[in-house]
Amino acid sequence: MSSAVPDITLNDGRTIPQLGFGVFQVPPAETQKAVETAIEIGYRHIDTAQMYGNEAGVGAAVAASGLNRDEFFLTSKLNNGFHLPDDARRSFDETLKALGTDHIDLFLIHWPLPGRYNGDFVQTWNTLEEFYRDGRARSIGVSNFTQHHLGRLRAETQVRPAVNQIEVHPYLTNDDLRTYNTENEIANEAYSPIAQGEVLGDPVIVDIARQAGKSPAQVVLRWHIQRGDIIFPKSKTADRVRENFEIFDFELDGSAMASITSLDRGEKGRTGANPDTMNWIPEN
Ligand SMILES: NC(=O)C1=CN([C@@H]2O[C@H](COP(=O)(O)OP(=O)(O)OC[C@H]3O[C@@H](n4cnc5c(N)ncnc54)[C@H](OP(=O)(O)O)[C@@H]3O)[C@@H](O)[C@H]2O)C=CC1
Ligand SMILES: O=C(O)C(=O)[C@@H](O)[C@H](O)C(=O)CO
Repeated sequence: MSSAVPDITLNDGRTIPQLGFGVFQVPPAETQKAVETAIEIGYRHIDTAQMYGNEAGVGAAVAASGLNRDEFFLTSKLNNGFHLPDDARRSFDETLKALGTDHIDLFLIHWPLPGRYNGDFVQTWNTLEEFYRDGRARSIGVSNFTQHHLGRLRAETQVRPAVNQIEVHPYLTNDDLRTYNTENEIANEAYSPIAQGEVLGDPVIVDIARQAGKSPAQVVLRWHIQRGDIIFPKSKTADRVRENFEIFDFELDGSAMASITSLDRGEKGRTGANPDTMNWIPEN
């Protein structure tokens, strides 16, 4: 694991680099090069998903690095059409094959399905528990789960989710759900950490960045780090990938942290779907 990036210890005793590299919306043909660039810069934690269609590019970059597999922390996510047990088992095998590995460090349920879809997410979680118990998934977790989904897992299943990967950024601080996760010893993974670029022009963030001598993206990513969340910003632009990695040589004071947190817009700030109100499932 990279020495520059702090590790977070999960509730199952495993550790995860607090900063990683995300590949949502990186075309499959561009993924190997993008991940190779990230690895050369120092990233060792890669966040992908069956939905992204680019797991093979991630695997190829890891293989091409010449580094030991255990240097890396690889995450993928079960796609929405594979929630039934046999579908989940088959797609999990395909994920390991695409990544070129006999185990994955973290495997998530990508979205809880609305009731009208096949498969109840508790049954799907039971299948992920199989992957955890046989060691092919070192840690398992969820994504886009809210309090009532997590309450059912807590009441009806054995293995606690190690993480809940949710949308978090200055326009959607998601602090109620983050607090619920923390109180239940579930680590917060903050996706779309810079709201896909939407927050970078905010005058408050621009001013803090100017005072700090850093970029708006670095300030926002540092805000996440100091809140204790795990992040994996995505960029196809090499200079930005490096910029996003260089966030451990400065600190935001309490006033700057509070000013950024106060930018929260609640639901109006969300860039993705709201798991509690969606009546559709994001497809590939
Ligand atoms: N579980 C889930 O449902 C979800 C998970 N995720 C995960 O979270 C990761 C990150 O979130 P994502 O939604 O990709 O968006 P991010 O918040 O990481 O923003 C990515 C966008 O910001 C731009 N960008 C990146 N760095 C900079 C920078 N330093 N300065 C200016 N612009 C920059 C990128 O442009 P460019 O690439 O052109 O450089 C890209 O358009 C995903 O890749 C995925 O792994 C994301 C969404 C949902
Ligand atoms: O939620 C959305 O609207 C999105 O497009 C993304 O969150 C996508 O569905 C996804 O889950 C990426 O991981």
